[in-house]
Amino acid sequence: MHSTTITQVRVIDLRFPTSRDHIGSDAVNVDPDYSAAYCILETDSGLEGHGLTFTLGRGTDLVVSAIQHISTGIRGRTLEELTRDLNALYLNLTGDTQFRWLGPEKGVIHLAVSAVLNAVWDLYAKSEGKPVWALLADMTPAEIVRCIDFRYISDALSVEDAIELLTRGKLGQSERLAQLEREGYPAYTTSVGWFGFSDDKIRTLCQQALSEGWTHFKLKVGGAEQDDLRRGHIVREQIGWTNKLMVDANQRWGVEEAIRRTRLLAELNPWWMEEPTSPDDILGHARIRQESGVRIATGEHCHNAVMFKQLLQAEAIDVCQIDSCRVASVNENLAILLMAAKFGVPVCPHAGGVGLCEYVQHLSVFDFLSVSCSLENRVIEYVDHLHEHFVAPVAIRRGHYLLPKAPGYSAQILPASLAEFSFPYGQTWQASSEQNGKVDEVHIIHA
Ligand SMILES: C[C@H](O)[C@@H](O)[C@@H](O)[C@H](O)C(=O)O
Ligand SMILES: [Mg+2]
Repeated sequence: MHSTTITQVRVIDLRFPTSRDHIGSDAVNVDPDYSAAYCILETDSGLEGHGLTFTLGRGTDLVVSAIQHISTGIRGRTLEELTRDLNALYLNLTGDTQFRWLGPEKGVIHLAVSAVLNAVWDLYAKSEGKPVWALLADMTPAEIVRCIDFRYISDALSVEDAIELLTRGKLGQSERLAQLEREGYPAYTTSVGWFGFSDDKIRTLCQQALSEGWTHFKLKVGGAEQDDLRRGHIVREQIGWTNKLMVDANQRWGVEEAIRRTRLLAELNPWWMEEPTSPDDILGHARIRQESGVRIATGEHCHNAVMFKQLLQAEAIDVCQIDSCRVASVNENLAILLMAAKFGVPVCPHAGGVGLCEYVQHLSVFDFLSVSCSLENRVIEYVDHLHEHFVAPVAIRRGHYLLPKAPGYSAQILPASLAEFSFPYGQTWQASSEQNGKVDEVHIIHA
């Protein structure tokens, strides 16, 4: 690797007006404008590292501001220096002596750290000429564990456990890679069942998705009981009972209500119930799992590796939904992948939000090649929006992600899209009457 110094960090508030068509809507997030707090690491070698964290509309402003502060930690530093000890970098960015008070390792600051670290991983992989999954799969077990902060998780996963899992993961790796080259990585679609879609639209989208080869479908629930069941039966009528249906309540209920509603929804034979209650309620998830008899999934709002550790220790989840931006990038997700493998829980990443599909494919491919080494009960989420804005968008074939080949972490957005959707000066927002930053437009959802 020849020397590369980060000379400047550009930060962009990027917002897509997806809420206009109810795309991305759920029982809690009724008007999501899929957005990204986006950063570009400019270097003296001409290479650029692009990173983002997924946000919704107004929230982007806060994360952009946090990235501006956090990125001072990498300006002027060389890539070699940063990647020599990736855990030190993680600790440095998450451990700022005054910003840490705002987390620690959660919330706006953590989202900002994620965007910056995602950009570093992108730059690192580009400088090595490899996609991130290959960069990781080519590392030795010792190199992987050096990216991880074991401080708060070693009671559940020791360095030795991780080395053992990763050493085992080297066996048969080339066969697994050949399998992914041939077949791709299995996926599911959420595009058929957003909360704001009409019955007719759900019907039509299910038919279309079936014709494209999808076998796993997710439906948003958390509305009135009879509406959830009616919509669920519409999906079942279209997809039949052999294909898989998942339901997602996006944290809508308290624990007891979640148990009751999950039992009712059991008549749809859901493959999992996602986010039935507060994402912070570990014991609540364990109880819902016990008392509903339905497989429980969560993780898209799980702050950090410590919470995943406890969800696993408490036997609260059947499906571990890592998120490429909620926790601090690849570093923290490596810890979560290894813990999930140790506890025998399949990882099915949360995706869909802008850039998330592009990111998580790398993490799942690495999981299959080097950690869990299994595809059983594993699917990556897919949503068919906004991919046209990416330089190297995901490729899907018959419900599978095809192996990404371009060097980097795949979330680089085209310059024209950065210009058009930047907020508030991009053409899309200038032409719009929506003033998405005004306080009197803040919507509060009442239970
Ligand atoms: C606001 C977002 O679209 C969420 O509804 C979405 O991430 C969702 O929870 C999902 O699982 O895809
Ligand atoms: Mg969800």
